[in-house]
Amino acid sequence: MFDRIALIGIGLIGSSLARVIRREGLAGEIVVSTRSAGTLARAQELALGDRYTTDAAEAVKDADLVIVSVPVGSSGAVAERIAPALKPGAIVTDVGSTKASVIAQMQPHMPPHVHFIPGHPLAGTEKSGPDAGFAELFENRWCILTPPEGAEPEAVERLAAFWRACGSNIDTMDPEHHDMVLAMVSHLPHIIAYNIVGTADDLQTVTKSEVIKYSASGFRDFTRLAASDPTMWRDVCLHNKDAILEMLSRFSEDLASLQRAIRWGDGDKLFELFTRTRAVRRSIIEAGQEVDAPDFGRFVAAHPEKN
Ligand SMILES: NC(=O)C1=CN([C@@H]2O[C@H](COP(=O)(O)OP(=O)(O)OC[C@H]3O[C@@H](n4cnc5c(N)ncnc54)[C@H](O)[C@@H]3O)[C@@H](O)[C@H]2O)C=CC1
Ligand SMILES: O=C(O)C(=O)Cc1ccc(O)cc1
Repeated sequence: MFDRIALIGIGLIGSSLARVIRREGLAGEIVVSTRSAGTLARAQELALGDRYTTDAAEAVKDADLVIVSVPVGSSGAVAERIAPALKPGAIVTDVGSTKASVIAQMQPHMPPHVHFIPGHPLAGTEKSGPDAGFAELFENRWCILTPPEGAEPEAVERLAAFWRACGSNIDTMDPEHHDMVLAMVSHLPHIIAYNIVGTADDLQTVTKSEVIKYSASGFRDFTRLAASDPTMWRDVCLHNKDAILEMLSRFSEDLASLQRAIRWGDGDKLFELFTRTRAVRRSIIEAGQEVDAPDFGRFVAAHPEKN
């Protein structure tokens, strides 16, 4: 599909891409680049690419497709570094969890002779680093593309075809809408998880060992999300600030209302809410979406070493 693909960043997402690109034969050559020499050496041990360099500009030379898979706060620095070395006609994309900020950081550096088409695969786990990836990560998952106005339709279609070959379904959206939707369905849940696990960790009346010993599955589900990469999630919070604050304020209002219902013994209100929310999960299942995180579903059997 592409003669040469350059992967900048080779963590969970970059290494999953490397694996599926190899499995599906989507590139003549895979060039792997990452900032730290240690991570690059590990990628080489795992044979994730054909060539390896810590110099991102070196990596993108002659690449037809460049995929930037670094924490969103680093995307501007990467764009600045690779810009002068990009081949005319190359497609440059990213996988960042926020889109408006990544575009604001990267777009100004993009030369007019490349196709810059940001993207976001809605697929991941709480793990990070090159060992955590797996080729099946993107199967049956959405990948949202946010092509800028004036993007060449052929280039967008080429990138969409690439993601389809990785197993994903494609949607396109404008970046602001993406950031609002993702603030609700991904960023808020992670923030709630970080908060609840932090609260449990701070408790004086219940000891840490009791939290660990008696953690029921409800709490455990939160600990999985709250084990996600701190750098990545710090950057998401800093780079989708407005949408996250909007969702957090709605969340806080609704939580206050729930708190009031509990305080005043308003069982009808509690029952009505819990009935409504139960239907949401049914709708997700009926829509054919997986409801369990990939680690807890079919990938547990296939990848016991990653759990
Ligand atoms: N982890 C997840 O579940 C998902 C993450 N994403 C997004 O994908 C991106 C990558 O996330 P992961 O692969 O999970 O992170 P990761 O922590 O596993 O890997 C990040 C990689 O970027 C490299 N890196 C960091 N700063 C760099 C720089 N300045 N220059 C070059 N390389 C640099 C690191 O060495 C590492 O190889 C993030 O933007 C994240 O928001 C998107 C979907 C899911
Ligand atoms: O591990 C989970 O449950 C996730 O939600 C993974 C995830 C994290 C960040 C994204 O931008 C997309 C997917």
